Amino acid sequence: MALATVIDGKKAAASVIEAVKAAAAGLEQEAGVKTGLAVVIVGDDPASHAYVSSKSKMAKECGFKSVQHTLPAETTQGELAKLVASLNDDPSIHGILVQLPLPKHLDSDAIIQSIRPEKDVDGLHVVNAGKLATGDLDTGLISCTPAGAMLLVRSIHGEDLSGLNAVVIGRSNLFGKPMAQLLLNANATVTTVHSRTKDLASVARGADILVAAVGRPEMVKADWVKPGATVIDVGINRIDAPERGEGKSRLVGDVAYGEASDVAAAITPVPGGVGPMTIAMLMANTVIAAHRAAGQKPPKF
Ligand SMILES: Nc1nc2c(c(=O)[nH]1)N[C@@H](CN(C=O)c1ccc(C(=O)N[C@@H](CCC(=O)O)C(=O)O)cc1)CN2
Repeated sequence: MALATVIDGKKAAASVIEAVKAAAAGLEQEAGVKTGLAVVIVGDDPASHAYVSSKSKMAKECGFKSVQHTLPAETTQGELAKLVASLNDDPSIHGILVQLPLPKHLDSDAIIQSIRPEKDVDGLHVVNAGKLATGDLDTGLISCTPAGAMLLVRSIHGEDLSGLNAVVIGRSNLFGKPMAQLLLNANATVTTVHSRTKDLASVARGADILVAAVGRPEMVKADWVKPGATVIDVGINRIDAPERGEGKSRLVGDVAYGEASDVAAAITPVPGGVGPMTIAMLMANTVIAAHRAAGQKPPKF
């Protein structure tokens, strides 16, 4: 019997969006500044196109100026760099997001690092990564998925994680590293584990807060979870689901949700957990960037 509280990411994301709408309207009323987000996509990947349309649509719903640049797969590094440079110089654009992954012939890192840090609403620029690493949460922009996952952690444990052990499975620049730093900034005792860690399961079992971001469907089993732990599942894996009919698939996380929710006290589902927070935190970062550009105190999320 499942005992765990299901952490509802859709509900949490909706309340972030309400706060973003209010902040954007306030900025427009008080400073005459309309928040602007530019989203750039290169190539034909269907999942990326779906994410980008959701981002552009959500930006409009938040009352932003929303601009989408859709470039063909053959776009050159120079053409993409030129577009980013023009967006950097456009005062009506406060946030620039380049959807990842880019086609293989493009150097993603060079493109990300060419975005002005104050417009890097994905929080991936080294300046923003460095600010997070040094605990400067007030002037940088934090990567959206870890920021969203952290908000879900806070909904269970509050602001101060003193005395709690957190284990992050995964060490990517996009998620694992910033997530570990956010947990550390909130006073958790943090361990990062990865594919080269000896006996992952036993380290995971020590976690009061277990965060899984490995990209391996249902790798984290019930016996990896400490009874009463909070489990945050960042994985989004599409697997075959022949039980739903021929050629059908379904989404699962990195955690074996059914069995883990018999042991955990709180757990995020997939879909409907961390995923929806990514887009909500992108809107939050954009309205924060717009406030800073206008010399106004940004909202806190
Ligand atoms: N520039 C970026 N590129 C990518 C990022 C990113 O944060 N910045 N993250 C991912 C994709 N992504 C947003 O871009 C994203 C992924 C998943 C979701 C989401 O809401 N997932 C749902 C399930 C959706 C489905 O049914 O397929 C969920 O988990 O409930 C939102 C955004 C890679 N690229």
